[in-house]
Amino acid sequence: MKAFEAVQHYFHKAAHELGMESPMRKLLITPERELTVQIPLRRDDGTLETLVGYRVQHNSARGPMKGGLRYHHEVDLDEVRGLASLMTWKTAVVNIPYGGAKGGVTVNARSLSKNEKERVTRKLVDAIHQVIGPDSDIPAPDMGTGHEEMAWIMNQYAKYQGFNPGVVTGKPVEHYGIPGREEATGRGVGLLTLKTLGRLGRKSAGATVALQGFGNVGTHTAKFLSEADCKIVAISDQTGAWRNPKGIDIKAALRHVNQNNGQLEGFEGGERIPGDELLELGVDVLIPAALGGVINESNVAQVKAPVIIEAANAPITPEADEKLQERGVIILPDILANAGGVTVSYFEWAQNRQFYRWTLDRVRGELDRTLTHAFEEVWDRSIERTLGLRTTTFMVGIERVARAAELAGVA
Ligand SMILES: NC(=O)c1ccc[n+]([C@@H]2O[C@H](COP(=O)([O-])OP(=O)(O)OC[C@H]3O[C@@H](n4cnc5c(N)ncnc54)[C@H](O)[C@@H]3O)[C@@H](O)[C@H]2O)c1
Repeated sequence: MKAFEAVQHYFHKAAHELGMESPMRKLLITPERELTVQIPLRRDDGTLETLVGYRVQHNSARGPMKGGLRYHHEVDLDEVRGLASLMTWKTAVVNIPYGGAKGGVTVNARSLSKNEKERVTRKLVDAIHQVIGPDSDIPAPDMGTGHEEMAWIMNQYAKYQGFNPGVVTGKPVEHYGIPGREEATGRGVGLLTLKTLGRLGRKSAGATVALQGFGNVGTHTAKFLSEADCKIVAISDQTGAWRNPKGIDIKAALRHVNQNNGQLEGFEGGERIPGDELLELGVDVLIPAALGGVINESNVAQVKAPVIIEAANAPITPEADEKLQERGVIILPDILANAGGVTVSYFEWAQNRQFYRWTLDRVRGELDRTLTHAFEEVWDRSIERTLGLRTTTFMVGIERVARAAELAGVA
């Protein structure tokens, strides 16, 4: 199944449980606007390349549309469409006043120098500045982009529409950003892992965890869980995977990546294992925090963890999800598990609009409160309706978007 088809699959399952009729389903699943743009890139060596960029605005019933901007060689319109619709349900699940969008440029981010990245980003804004804005569509970082790109977007947008830092989130903290944005997704994943274990009556102290991906989300998840006394027995990134049954020293792993260009290569705190094996370890909790589709029909039979927390977007294919559900595996879905990032993006946007500075304590406190509330609502409803967590989470999101569309007279 392709990305958008997979989200539709989950959408229809939840819409069925809600008893939603097909005209309303059609309205909610159809993106409001899709833009494909040409991005001419003059490489540092003087050669000309033409890239393609996308912005999909999926739904604005609940407010300005919100979603990241991905620079990756596999980006295509279908993937962006799927991720945009996930944002609609994600913002609704945590009940922040946004709709959903997503953007991307098909390019290998690692092949771009800093100057080339800046030129690509400014050209993209030249092409989409009329449809983004603090009241319409607010981009943010995703794979291949970070706070530098967000600062360039703010600056380029100002040339057309005037100064307005709320046009984009994930900016540098000292340049209209917010403390705690960088850690937010990983902190949320860690917090909701503890809540899940708590609801299952399992102790978090000493619980064994395998974590795939050691970038922004993976490192902050690892930090949070190791501080909560979980035992992280395996970690990985694109350079390899490491296992230590006694527990990986996370502080040492963080020091290693900080001194090694963000990579685990050369880490000596565990035995090196094949990357695929990490997903198949007999641990209490498995956390995929890297790529989509890593648990699929080819390896689902070997996955042993009774609890999976989806830190990455769409790490489990619908076919594998079906098999895991049959086996009673507890899966906390991406649109809840990794919603910490967009929640703190919302705080950043609110801060920008007030020209007021939030403290880290306030950001953490409000993040924890927002995610806890969403988690408790989903969990209680899932028990009440004896439905899986993913279907229940989609139901909560879909219901809110449908209600907003009705109240606004869209439907
Ligand atoms: N950053 C956020 O705020 C945020 C929010 C919501 C969802 N997500 C999702 O979380 C996931 C990770 O995002 P990120 O921001 O941490 O990205 P990142 O680029 O900072 O880190 C990605 C990590 O995955 C690793 N990786 C790549 N290929 C791998 C492989 N084959 N095996 C193991 N590891 C591999 C990379 O080496 C890196 O450590 C993505 O799916 C992203 O869409 C991120």
